[in-house]
Amino acid sequence: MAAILSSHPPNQASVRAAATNPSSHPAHQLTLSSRPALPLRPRTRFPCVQCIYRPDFSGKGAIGSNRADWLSTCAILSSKVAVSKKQEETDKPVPGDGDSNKGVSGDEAGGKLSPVVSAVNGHISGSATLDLVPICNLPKALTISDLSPAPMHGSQLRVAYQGVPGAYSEAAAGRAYPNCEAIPCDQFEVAFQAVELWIADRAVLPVENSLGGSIHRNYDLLLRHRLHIVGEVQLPVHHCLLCLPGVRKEYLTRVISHPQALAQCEHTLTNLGLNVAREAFDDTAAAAEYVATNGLRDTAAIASSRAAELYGLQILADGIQDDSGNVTRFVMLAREPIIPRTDRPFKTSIVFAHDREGTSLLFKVLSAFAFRDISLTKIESRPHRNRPIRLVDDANVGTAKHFEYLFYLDFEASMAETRAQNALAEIQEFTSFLRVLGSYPMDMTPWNAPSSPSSASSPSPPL
Ligand SMILES: O=C(O)C(=O)C[C@]1(C(=O)O)C=C[C@@H](O)C=C1
Repeated sequence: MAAILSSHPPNQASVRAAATNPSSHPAHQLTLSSRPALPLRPRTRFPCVQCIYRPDFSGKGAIGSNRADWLSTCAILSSKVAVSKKQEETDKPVPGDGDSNKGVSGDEAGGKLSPVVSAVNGHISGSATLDLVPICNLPKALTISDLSPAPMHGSQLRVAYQGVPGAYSEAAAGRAYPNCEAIPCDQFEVAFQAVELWIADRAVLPVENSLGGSIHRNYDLLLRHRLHIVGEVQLPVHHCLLCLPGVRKEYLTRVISHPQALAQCEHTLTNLGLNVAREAFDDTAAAAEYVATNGLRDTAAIASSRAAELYGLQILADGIQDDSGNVTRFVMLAREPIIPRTDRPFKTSIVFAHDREGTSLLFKVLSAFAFRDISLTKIESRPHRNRPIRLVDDANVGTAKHFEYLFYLDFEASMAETRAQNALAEIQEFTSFLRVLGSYPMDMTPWNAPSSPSSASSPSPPL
């Protein structure tokens, strides 16, 4: 019989400490390894007023006793600094994110480029007087060292996603939960933790793309964390090539974006004659933000048209994905599972492993489903991190080293159906570990559905 493998929750004590007192929590306490394979260029933040939330600070003149007060104070401070900056053009800007001990860091808040960022990594920058869209009022991404709760907006559902505003994940969050408050997170792991720590109610994270394949990191995190899949969203991904206003294709020496987006547009870029350097970024919108905030006239970003709007970029080429059937599948995650039903198409996601030699595990598992006429929609294998190699000794021929895997499988049936329950009961007999990640309504939205968060309809009732 299968045993339920124990999960490895993150160090919640240290994360909680960061949540209650972010200013005292050094970012190096938790190190994460969710970076894509390509080297990531450090992001330069748009010059912006920084307020540090200090829940323990209640002295006279304190900013406020909760994060809502704190954020509105930020907005007021931000506008004051913008006004006073216009009057004091001679003030020297302070680059970077600011000192955590200060309530406000001196930067340009009005959206004009600082001379300090006029040359970045040897790339040509725009004029310091470029009239870019001010992006200070966009929500700042949660980080592992600042998992402090966002303000509550009445009954609005808070949905964590990885990336910054304008990312496809934000659109997926809006599609899954219309009218939600989308909470940007700088890493997938942070989105998981935001839900676990009740900072967010749900997370919406990509698991696979029709052209680029699986997002392996999220498969690993699904197992490491204890959240449940409560729904899915299949988002058509329509990429644009974005650059500063006035920039022409011939000026470009590099294209930056999320590695998945770069992969999804590879042939089109080549066909456009853009055999220039490619560089990986945390997410598509962050790449657009980077071009805008640094005034880079030799760099284009692959991102959404919404990112173009948010960061004041022009669309140089539209629909540059290599295939129009470019769809990313996101899963909706919650602390509690939903009750599976049978009155609409459901999908169930499981993960399993086995530890016995010589058993044709996969054949048996697939047969258990085929025998009951249950369709499989996805199978993925990941290294078994707890026991990556199994040694099989044979005195005559030596030692065979078998790699061990965890298998993730999606099938088209609800756990409320007897055939699904029987299939899993059978599978339990020859697996050493089996976990149901979730049983949830399938996204049945037609292909050409709108993909912008504002106009999109929900694939299923919010769960
Ligand atoms: O970078 C973004 O905008 C994302 O939302 C991430 C992501 C991904 O992880 O695959 C999502 C959809 C696109 O396929 C490209 C990138």
